[in-house]
Amino acid sequence: MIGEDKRCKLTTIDELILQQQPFAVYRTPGSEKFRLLRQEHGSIRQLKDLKELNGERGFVIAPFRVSEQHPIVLLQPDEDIDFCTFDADEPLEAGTQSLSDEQMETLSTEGYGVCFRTFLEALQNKTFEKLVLSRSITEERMEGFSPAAAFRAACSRYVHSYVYLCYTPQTGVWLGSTPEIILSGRQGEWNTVALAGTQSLQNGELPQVWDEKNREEQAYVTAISVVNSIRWVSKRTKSPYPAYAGALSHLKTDFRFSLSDPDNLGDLLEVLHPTPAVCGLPKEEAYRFILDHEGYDRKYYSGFIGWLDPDGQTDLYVNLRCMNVEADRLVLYAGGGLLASSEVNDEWVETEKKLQTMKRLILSTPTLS
Ligand SMILES: C=C(O[C@@H]1C=C(C(=O)O)C=C[C@H]1O)C(=O)O
Repeated sequence: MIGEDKRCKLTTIDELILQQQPFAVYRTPGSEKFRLLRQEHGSIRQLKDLKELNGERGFVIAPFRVSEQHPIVLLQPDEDIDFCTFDADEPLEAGTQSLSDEQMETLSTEGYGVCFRTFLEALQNKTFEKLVLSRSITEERMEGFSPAAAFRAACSRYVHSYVYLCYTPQTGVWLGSTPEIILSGRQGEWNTVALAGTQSLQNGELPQVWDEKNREEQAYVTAISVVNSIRWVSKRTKSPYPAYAGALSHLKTDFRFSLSDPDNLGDLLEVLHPTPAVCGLPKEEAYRFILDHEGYDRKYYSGFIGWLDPDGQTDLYVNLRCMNVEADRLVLYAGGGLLASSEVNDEWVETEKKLQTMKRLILSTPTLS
């Protein structure tokens, strides 16, 4: 049995991946504990429609766009353990590299530039108010790279984010550290957020001054989209404030609301996903435009992940600042919201900064010896 003393061995988690045993491990923002879920019996459920999540309980991994290759996956655990810490005696080798800002690519690639211009034209001719353009990069998986050690490093580095690591045969291995709630709460009290606008922290502190573009982006996602999405519920809103996301900050608006029927969370998720923070406005048209013009498959990036429980606590997050851990490579994802006034290199650098969230873990995470 894993961790009866509430200490989890990193090697145990890596071993689950090696043996292709489905699991999810996650830590909610600010929590000391993390939770390991395993499904040892029965096949992992695959769903085609978010509505099928109505009344269901389990760890959900939902893609940006559902397809045969990328279904909604529901892990229904037969083992569920809360851990307080990792095993302190774990043998670790010190990481050899750490990352500095100078290692960031500051000039966009041609491929990104081409997509950017297509997106910008659609914004400037007013087909859209906002569009999110994203990209992926591939890094070599270094020998000895331990997903579990990277998860542990993410938990200690990114205390304000939701950190997770999961494996299912349908999704492969994903690791992420995301600042964006799509839906959390229990019974009467629910919560979602509008997140848009990005700046680096200033000497580790939240920036208090936000330029016009960032404020405009936040105003769009708050005023137009989320409020309309949850129109059938009573709500309370907290006005935009800067929130931590690793070495970055975003402007955030909280929405708190009550729900008459928590058995219909799938219906609500269908309305909330994709959030304007990962898609655009108007939403349906922006979603189609992204699928047609972004030029790659986002897979589970900018979908959502987390624990769904209509009778208990639900914690679902937009899958941002994440990577797909493959046998010999790591695929990292990031995007950013474009407006008609956006500049290509500024947007590129913003995605570079977001990519650093995972890159830092790759380059500085100790490997298991
Ligand atoms: C799309 C991403 O992030 C989203 C986009 C943001 C923006 O455009 O300012 C800010 C936070 C996130 O809601 C990402 O991290 O990939």
